[in-house]
Amino acid sequence: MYVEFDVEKRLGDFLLRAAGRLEPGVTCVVGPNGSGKTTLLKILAGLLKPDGGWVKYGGVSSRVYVGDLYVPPDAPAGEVALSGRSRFSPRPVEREDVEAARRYMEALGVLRLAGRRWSTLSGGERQRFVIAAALASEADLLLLDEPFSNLYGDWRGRVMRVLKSYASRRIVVVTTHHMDVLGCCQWVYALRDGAVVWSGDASSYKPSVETTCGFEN
Ligand SMILES: Nc1ncnc2c1ncn2[C@@H]1O[C@H](COP(=O)(O)OP(=O)(O)OP(=O)(O)O)[C@@H](O)[C@H]1O
Repeated sequence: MYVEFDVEKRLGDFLLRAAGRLEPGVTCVVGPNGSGKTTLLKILAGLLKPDGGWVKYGGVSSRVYVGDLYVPPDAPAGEVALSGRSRFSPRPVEREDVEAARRYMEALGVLRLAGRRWSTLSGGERQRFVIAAALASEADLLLLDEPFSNLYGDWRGRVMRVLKSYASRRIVVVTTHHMDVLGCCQWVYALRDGAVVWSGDASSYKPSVETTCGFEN
């Protein structure tokens, strides 16, 4: 399974030009605000059409992009995780859907909160439900836009380990401003002003490049 791309997209004054190859495992896309991370993920998800170039999906039969997710305040949190099955593939809910949602809620430590109303959860708890929904889709290509923005301390590492396990047979791409996350991913694409300024194995990603790519602690 792989994704190859060589794309160009203009949005107003901004121009994205990016090429690369994704394989099973977790790839982090890093870069300062406005460098083109979301634009690239949406192109790979098929939500945004490039002006030029191509994306080739080898053996990828399902693609899911998860960014901001609106949830009605009264919705039970467990339904949000379950929506990862129905939202991306509309059909009646079956037992295996419920089991998948439960499995990922458990892995992310939020199963005990499944009966709570959305409005009563903390930002980090909501974010873990949204990630559980994304994982429950079991998409071959999972594109997560800033999944760590509300997660602190150990939780970023714990969520990364769950993503890594999911990605043993699937392709996961995450955008992040958190440098500590890179220790758990396999590949890095660093963007700046719409261009890929570095790509390769995460273990050889140099701190001198990191400090210029908008990281937070
Ligand atoms: N529809 C649009 N029209 C004009 N410019 C746009 C449009 N959509 C995005 N842009 C611009 O494209 C650039 C890249 O945006 P993008 O959301 O991909 O960046 P990003 O790296 O994900 O940023 P952030 O870290 O802030 O989320 C930004 O300068 C943004 O203002």
